[in-house]
Amino acid sequence: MKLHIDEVSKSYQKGKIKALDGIELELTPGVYGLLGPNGAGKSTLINLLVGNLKADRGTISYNDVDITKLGRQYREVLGYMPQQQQLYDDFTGTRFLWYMAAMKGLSRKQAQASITTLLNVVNLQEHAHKRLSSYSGGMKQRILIAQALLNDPAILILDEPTAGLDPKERINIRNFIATIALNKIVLVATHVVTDIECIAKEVILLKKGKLIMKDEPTHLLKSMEGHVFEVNVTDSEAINKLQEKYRISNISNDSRGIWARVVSDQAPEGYQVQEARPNLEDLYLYHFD
Ligand SMILES: Nc1ncnc2c1ncn2[C@@H]1O[C@H](COP(=O)(O)OP(=O)(O)OP(=O)(O)O)[C@@H](O)[C@H]1O
Repeated sequence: MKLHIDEVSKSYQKGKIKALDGIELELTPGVYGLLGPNGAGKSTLINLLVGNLKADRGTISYNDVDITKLGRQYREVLGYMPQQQQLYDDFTGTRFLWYMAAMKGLSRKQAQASITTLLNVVNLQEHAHKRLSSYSGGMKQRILIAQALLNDPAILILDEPTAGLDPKERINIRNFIATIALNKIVLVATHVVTDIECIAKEVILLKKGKLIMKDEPTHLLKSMEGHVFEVNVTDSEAINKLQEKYRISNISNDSRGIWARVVSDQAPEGYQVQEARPNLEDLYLYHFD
């Protein structure tokens, strides 16, 4: 199973705004983290993948067939969770899933089976008959993931699945995504690097419409070795001075003193410095600050 994005470009406003420029990607089962700052082109890529937009150049193919030619057959293997949307607040969880199942053209029998299973999977069975207006942010995210899974899709696209969640709910959703991704292509667009750090097979970095990196997290982190330093500082004035010259990804104050985490090509001079083990947040800062 594979999804191939072949030299895809997309502009808006008659070519004035180039949102994606020659994107080349091949996706196979597993979780892919799609990272990039605002305006990088993530939503445009997602809209192309779910068929809401058409590419100006290039093709997207599923198992070697152009998705625009597959049409309905493609939609049948696709699950999409858009960014937190206006939910039907008066609907109960169950009614919402029945409604979405009907929109996707599932038979009554299929819908019944999927809805019962999914309410269990997303741990909402006890709340199934409550109105969506009474759901917490995490419950809303989970019911949105459930609707994306109704047709047991081979390709699952999740746009900011953990937006607005507290850390516990975020961990739950992250673990849940990891478990369902074993036999699916799962693309997770996010600003929250820690959401995908542990579960992504590969991380895709987009910047100003261009693909700047696509690799396994361990490889990406290796590429950052020698670029992250912990710098001992005495007070806030020293931090400000350091910040004028360097990108600081974190400041910690512990029994060893105050340490600023610096992302830089060279170790800051004139300080007590030790090399640190890079994480994806450092990588993000390195490329996008
Ligand atoms: N409908 C549109 N008309 C004109 N320009 C657009 C449109 N949609 C997006 N753009 C522009 O295309 C570029 C890419 O936008 P896109 O929304 O794909 O980025 P993004 O990475 O999803 O950003 P965000 O994280 O803010 O959602 C940006 O410069 C944006 O302003």
